[in-house]
Amino acid sequence: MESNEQIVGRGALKNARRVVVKIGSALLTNDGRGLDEAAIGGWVDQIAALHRRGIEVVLVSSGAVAAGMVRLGWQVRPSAVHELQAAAAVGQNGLTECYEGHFARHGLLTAQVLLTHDDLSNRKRYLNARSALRTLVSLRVVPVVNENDTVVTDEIRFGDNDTLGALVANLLEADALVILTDQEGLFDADPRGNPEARLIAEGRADDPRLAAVAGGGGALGRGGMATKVRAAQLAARSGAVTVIASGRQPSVLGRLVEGERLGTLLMPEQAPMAARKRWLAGQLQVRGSLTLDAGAVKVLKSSGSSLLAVGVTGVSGQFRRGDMVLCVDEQGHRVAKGLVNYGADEAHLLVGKPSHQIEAILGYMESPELIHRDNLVVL
Ligand SMILES: Nc1ncnc2c1ncn2[C@@H]1O[C@H](COP(=O)(O)OP(=O)(O)O)[C@@H](O)[C@H]1O
Ligand SMILES: N[C@@H](CCC(=O)OP(=O)(O)O)C(=O)O
Repeated sequence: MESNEQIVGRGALKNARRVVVKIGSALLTNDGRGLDEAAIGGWVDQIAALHRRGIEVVLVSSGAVAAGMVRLGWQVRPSAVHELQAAAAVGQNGLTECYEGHFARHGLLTAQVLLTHDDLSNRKRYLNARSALRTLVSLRVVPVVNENDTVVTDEIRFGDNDTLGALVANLLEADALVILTDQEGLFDADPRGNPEARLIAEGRADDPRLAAVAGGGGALGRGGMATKVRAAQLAARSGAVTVIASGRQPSVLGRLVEGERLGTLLMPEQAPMAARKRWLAGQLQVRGSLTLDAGAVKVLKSSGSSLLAVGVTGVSGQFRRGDMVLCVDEQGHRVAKGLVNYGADEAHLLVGKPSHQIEAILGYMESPELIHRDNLVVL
């Protein structure tokens, strides 16, 4: 049997069912000469191979600004926000076109998903983004995510795509975040100025010594290793392992999911589910409560099921979709808490109703369950 340490470590990659792959500007942009289309074709082949193994992949790709600069004939990356926005708008087209063409060779559809900080910090938009991405992956489409650079300003942007990659990994409860860059991984000093620097093969995402050795980015990338280490810490919050590896290693993605010791592996402190549940359990603010019948209490406790409206007998409080609510039994004892998929008004209408009636009652259906089991923690 695998030990807990192995499951959380390279074993987590071997067992991964859902992976977020981030490809950075430093790799994509062919030393500043626009998109490296041949290299992109190679990564697409690798992602398609993961897909054939049944692994769901969400791609976070940088490169819009760099591609736009080339199309516009600009030699130097602009610093004015409106020029960056314009370059991103032009370049994002090229990026989408390039991925679409390469994935089509494998009979795979892609979807362009442009997100802003607001989309992920606002609960409602967060849940909407999550439903859309979940639906896309369940349709076997490869979402290609980037920051919506055209509408963000400096104060509200992620800036680097490492952070965005980690938040997407959180959003989808991915098993792993793979950050492909122009270095073999995280070294104990920036290899640009330290030829003696050694690769760190493994570490804990929250180890403060890692942040201390992680420096800034090169001319093309935005965040360097500093944002990659921080991204690993963020990804660990939902239990994902992070690997920082070179996109130039042949078959890097396939080799990683085979468990090969490549790049730097940054592990969460806990096994994936435990960390996620810990995060949920740590959320203090509860906006309302749902009263469950005895049958619902039993399935929640014994089989870790999702909560369906049919097992709910009462609703109290003024909560909105995405808020944390408490689940109590008919005697008022605390049973569980979780993030609810419907607001209080809708939940009142759904009390005791089977999921197949949700659409008829509300006119739409966000999700068949009131609280998805991934967002539920039994107390
Ligand atoms: N400790 C370190 N180990 C490896 N690379 C580092 C380290 N500190 C800083 N770097 C720099 O980080 C760069 C990668 O980050 P970045 O340029 O932002 O790329 P990307 O666009 O792929 O995100 C490397 O080229 C490297 O020079
Ligand atoms: N959103 C930007 C990418 C930001 C960026 O370069 O990030 P990173 O790849 O982390 O260095 C773009 O598409 O140009």
